[in-house]
Amino acid sequence: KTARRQLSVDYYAKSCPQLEQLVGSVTSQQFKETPVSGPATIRLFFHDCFVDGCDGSILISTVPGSKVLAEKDAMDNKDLRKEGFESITKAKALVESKCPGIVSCADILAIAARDFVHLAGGPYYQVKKGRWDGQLSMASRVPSNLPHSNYTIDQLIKLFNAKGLTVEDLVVLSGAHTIGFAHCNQFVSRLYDYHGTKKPDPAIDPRLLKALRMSCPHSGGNTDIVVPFDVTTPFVFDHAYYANLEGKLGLLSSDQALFLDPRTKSLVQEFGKDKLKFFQAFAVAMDKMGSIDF
Ligand code: HEM
Ligand SMILES: [Ca+2]
Ligand SMILES: [Ca+2]
Repeated sequence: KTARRQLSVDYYAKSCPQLEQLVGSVTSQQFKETPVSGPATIRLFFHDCFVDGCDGSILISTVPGSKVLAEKDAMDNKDLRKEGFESITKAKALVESKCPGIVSCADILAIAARDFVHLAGGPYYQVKKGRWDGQLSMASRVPSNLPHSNYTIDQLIKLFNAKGLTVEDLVVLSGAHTIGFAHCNQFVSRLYDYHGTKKPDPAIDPRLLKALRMSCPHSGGNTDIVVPFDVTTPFVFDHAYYANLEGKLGLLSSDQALFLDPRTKSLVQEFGKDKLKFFQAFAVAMDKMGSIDF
């Protein structure tokens, strides 16, 4: 790819002035009909930006018959919900009908992610545009570029730093887990056999542990079951995620770790206390994540 491109809020001001309204009509409709489109699309944006920058590479399908799998067919992306892809496909179709050949899918994804944050009760912020859609999408690029639910704080900080993101960005962006759901396999080891101890993770509230064990048996459970990240307000974009971490109500090991490590604990406490501070920081961090370009 070429040198860093300059993104700007008014990139399409002349070529497609109604862009944000067009995308907004689709996102608000989707949010009404299928609220999980929100978390699905926000996660899609994250998974696009972390793998070779925000270039829409997550949206490309594997060429039928090809041995080279596209990103979306990588193991780490198998559980991205179809509703996220559908939102972008619908928005792209509407935008193409009014502004043919002008707007990148990567920009539409950035705008849609912002819309869904706002629709769920989160902050509204300006989205810079001007991303170009990439042509390359390889599943082999995915594992080393996305964090896993059992990552340590060291591993998380290292990965985020490699993307130009700070420790604070890590804590702020993890706050996206204030909405959405995860499958049992992402945290089941915490419930029964934490690090080979044959005991649960001591950093889980006993009542949450009991509830999670009911949804997620040790083995043989339904692999389609999902549970909310935020036990208090799973559909509302608020700062409850952070207070939950203080109360040992984090779902993934990587969530709870933010409250256990001295480098991130005080940030969790600050955002748990101050919703406005979280919202402002989230808007800034999404802009930074949306500018990753390699
Ligand atoms: C910090 C490291 C992170 C890890 C280890 C992580 C891991 C995960 C995992 C394992 C899931 C559940 C997938 C499933 O079982 O279906 C998930 C869901 C989700 N993640 Fe993250 N994530 C991280 C950061 C982020 C960031 C930075 C964002 C966005 C800014 C984000 C947004 C989401 C959303 C919205 C969902 C819910 C998706 C849905 O319900 O469809 N995550 N994440
Ligand atoms: Ca990408
Ligand atoms: Ca919430």
